[in-house]
Amino acid sequence: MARVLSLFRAQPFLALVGRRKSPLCKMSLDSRAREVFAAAVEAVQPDTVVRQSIERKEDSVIIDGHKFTLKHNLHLVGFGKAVLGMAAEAERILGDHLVRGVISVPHGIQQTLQQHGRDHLLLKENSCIKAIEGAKHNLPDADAQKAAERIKQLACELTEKDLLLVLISGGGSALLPAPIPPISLQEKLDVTRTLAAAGATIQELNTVRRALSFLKGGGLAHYAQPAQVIALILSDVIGDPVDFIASGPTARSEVWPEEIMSILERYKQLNSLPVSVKDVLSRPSPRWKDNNDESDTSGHVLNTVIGSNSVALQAAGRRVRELGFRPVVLSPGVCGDVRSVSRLYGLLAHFASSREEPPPEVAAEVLSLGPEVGVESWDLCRTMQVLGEGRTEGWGATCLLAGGEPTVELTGKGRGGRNQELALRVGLELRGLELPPSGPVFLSGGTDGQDGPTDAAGAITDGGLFEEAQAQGLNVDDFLNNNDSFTFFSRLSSGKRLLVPGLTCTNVMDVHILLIPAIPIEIK
Ligand SMILES: Nc1ncnc2c1ncn2[C@@H]1O[C@H](COP(=O)(O)OP(=O)(O)OP(=O)(O)O)[C@@H](O)[C@H]1O
Ligand SMILES: O=C(O)[C@H](O)CO
Repeated sequence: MARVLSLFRAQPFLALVGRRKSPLCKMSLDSRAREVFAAAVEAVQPDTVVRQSIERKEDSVIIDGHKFTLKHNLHLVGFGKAVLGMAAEAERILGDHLVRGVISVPHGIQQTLQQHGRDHLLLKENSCIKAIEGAKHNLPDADAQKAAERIKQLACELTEKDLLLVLISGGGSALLPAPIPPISLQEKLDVTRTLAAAGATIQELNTVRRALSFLKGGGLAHYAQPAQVIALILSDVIGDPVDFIASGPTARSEVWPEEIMSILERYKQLNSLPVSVKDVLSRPSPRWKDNNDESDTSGHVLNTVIGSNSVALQAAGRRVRELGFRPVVLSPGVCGDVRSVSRLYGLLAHFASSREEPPPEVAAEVLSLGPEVGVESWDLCRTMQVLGEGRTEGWGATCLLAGGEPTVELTGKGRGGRNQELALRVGLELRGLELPPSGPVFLSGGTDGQDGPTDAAGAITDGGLFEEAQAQGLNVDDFLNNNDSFTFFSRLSSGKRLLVPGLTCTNVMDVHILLIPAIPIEIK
């Protein structure tokens, strides 16, 4: 009869881990997952990413390998959820050459940062940067429009001797509204809000926004001419496309009215389109009157991505190693419906943790899900190879890392977010895996600390979730059908599976962490 010993296959990686066994062994998988998430978020803090991207050398600054001379000629603008902390750090490093600045930041952010003791992300008292708060609930409003006007004015006043430092992060589109007349702010808001509610992707949404705005799609860089523009960008879009992040104010993009019309048609918006929008779209493209500039191709613009989901995943990988797991990064671009994404993680967990070679259907299904979840076959094969080797050669504990922004089809009226719904669904997928009760464990969290309209960033689950819920009289299907994942996790075991890091002051989309413990071997 087979005797299952709680031994793990002997191999070099575990031997290494074994040397610092005691503190790690005491940590639960749940705590380790939380630590990995914290490391991911820490790596993309606004002050950290700015500090790492700016090299100050006396009266010059080197950014992305380019050297710029400082002669009290530096001006600063910014817009986005992480921009306050980015501006504070930029002023610490370059403040002696800074003439003035205007940033557009979320409503209430300064007070919230003060309350959370995060003073290092606030501007100093005598700062020459003016922070304007606006875009309540992430929607463009009159305050954000006022900030956009001040930013445009600052850009227009620059000369060829000036340097314009532009700080950009997610949420920048709503914080920089400059509708082209006769479009009103309300009309622009209505168009984008209805498109978003109809399920338009961020690329579709920002393609439309670029066509209706003075500053988006390279507009800001255009107004800043002939000054040198340096944009530091914290990416919250899959693939880090600088022309889509915050609608690309420093990345020139053409406007093709046919493309806009086809997006509006796809989401059935053509008939309800305001006359003003039709008017702007019917004008000849490109839209700037003196169109003899080449914006970012002429060399006066440097766009550089200084933080992204990949950076967060790399840091997570380092922490994973310290915690005794072998990291494997699947992709920073996971998207698609949470149902498909949860199925993928369930299959990969199954693949990694079965004692026998998994049937070929498992790998086939993993590969078939690739196009739905935005992951290349190559990345799926590479990941399965690592997980398979881990299983057959006994490397022990593995941690699958991924990031991106899956979507939820909202059919119910409950409270939740895509991370909590994903975690709930993965918990169901992990049910019944032949592993010790301690694993695998899955965490999904939004790096901005807020998952949908809830106070949590995400949640942590494992294969015991269903039974735990059942024992507490919670019907998982009812909560899922009502998109009520936050209520579910709040009620389950007094909310102990919720991930509530509070305000993180950054945003590089979501992070997914699947911790797979070592498989106990059977000795006959
Ligand atoms: N009850 C719910 N259950 C599941 N998901 C929800 C629910 N309510 C909203 N969502 C999802 O939450 C998302 C919006 O949340 P959130 O504000 O975290 O988005 P975001 O894309 O991270 O925003 P930003 O990029 O501006 O920070 C939408 O994709 C929406 O489908
Ligand atoms: O502001 C925006 O457009 C989104 O956050 C994507 O960058």
